[in-house]
Amino acid sequence: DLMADEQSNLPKEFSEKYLITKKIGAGVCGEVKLAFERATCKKVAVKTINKKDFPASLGTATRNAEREIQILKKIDHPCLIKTEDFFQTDDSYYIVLELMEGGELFDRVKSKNQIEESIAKLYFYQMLKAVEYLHNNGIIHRDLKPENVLLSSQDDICVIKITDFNQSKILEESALMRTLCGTPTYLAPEVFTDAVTVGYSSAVDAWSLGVVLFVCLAGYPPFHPNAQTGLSVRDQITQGIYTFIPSKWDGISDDAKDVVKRLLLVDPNARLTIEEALHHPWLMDEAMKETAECIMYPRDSGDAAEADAAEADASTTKRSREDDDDEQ
Ligand SMILES: CC(C)(C)NC(=O)Nc1ccc2nccnc2c1
Repeated sequence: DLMADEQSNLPKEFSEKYLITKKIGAGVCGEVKLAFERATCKKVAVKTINKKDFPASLGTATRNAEREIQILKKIDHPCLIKTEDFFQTDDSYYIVLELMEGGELFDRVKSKNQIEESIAKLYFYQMLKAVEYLHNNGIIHRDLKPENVLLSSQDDICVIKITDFNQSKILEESALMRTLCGTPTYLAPEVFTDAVTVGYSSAVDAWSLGVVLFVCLAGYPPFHPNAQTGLSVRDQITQGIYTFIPSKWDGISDDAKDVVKRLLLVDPNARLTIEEALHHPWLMDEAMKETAECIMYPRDSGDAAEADAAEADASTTKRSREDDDDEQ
């Protein structure tokens, strides 16, 4: 039967520990299945990345997936998916993740058409905190989209977690960074100017969150093929051309629209940073933040201390990075 032969071609040590059941998601680089940890009957998600799907760039695929694993093991935040286990065979990777029973934000938006503004704000705040943590740890996600945002339950009020780090880029210490730290006596001007414009910056994640917020609030994407502009999606994006369709946006606050406008700015230097977005009037909502902190850091029984430790750790990580910057 389907499940039996499915179970058969898994690595033995994996099969001994987990029982795979049904498919619950499909990503660009593999699929996600529901599984049970045999010892505890706990439900988990198993993401399989098959190496053979990248015949041409096998090398980079391996490096990407290995980089993803290295990234996944390092991060620890309530709104970033956690890796529970990892296996590999010569043709696949098996990443065991905590199960997010609410599925993808993408499907939630599709089923609800538009997400109620206060709920969209709760989700958006959690995404900002998650991406703030990534940036404070020198990680740029680079592929934020509703398919990569998962919900912890079927309830509206729930924790969201960002997944899919295979496009993340850990900012390695580059020769350029070392150059920019030394005395610039003999440095040509373009080393400073070209340096700043080249490569990705964390602003790309802010743009993507602006698109995700737009989709949650309005139920349609700002940049899409049949927009009434006659422009390609690429041109709509590079020119920052999108429409607030009145029938969809009339019931939505001006503050919410303002956040979207300031994130969907073509000039990355003019765009809101994650920090600035967290301080925008729309997010100055104590009730929402209290709810968010409560579901992100549940204080039930023993793990209250653990939650405090996690919080303290997150802030020390931030402080240590600031200290580093001060030193330079
Ligand atoms: C709720 C339902 C419809 C069964 N979907 C679901 O659990 N989807 C997913 C999809 C991808 C996941 N990736 C990691 C963790 N949980 C996940 C859950």
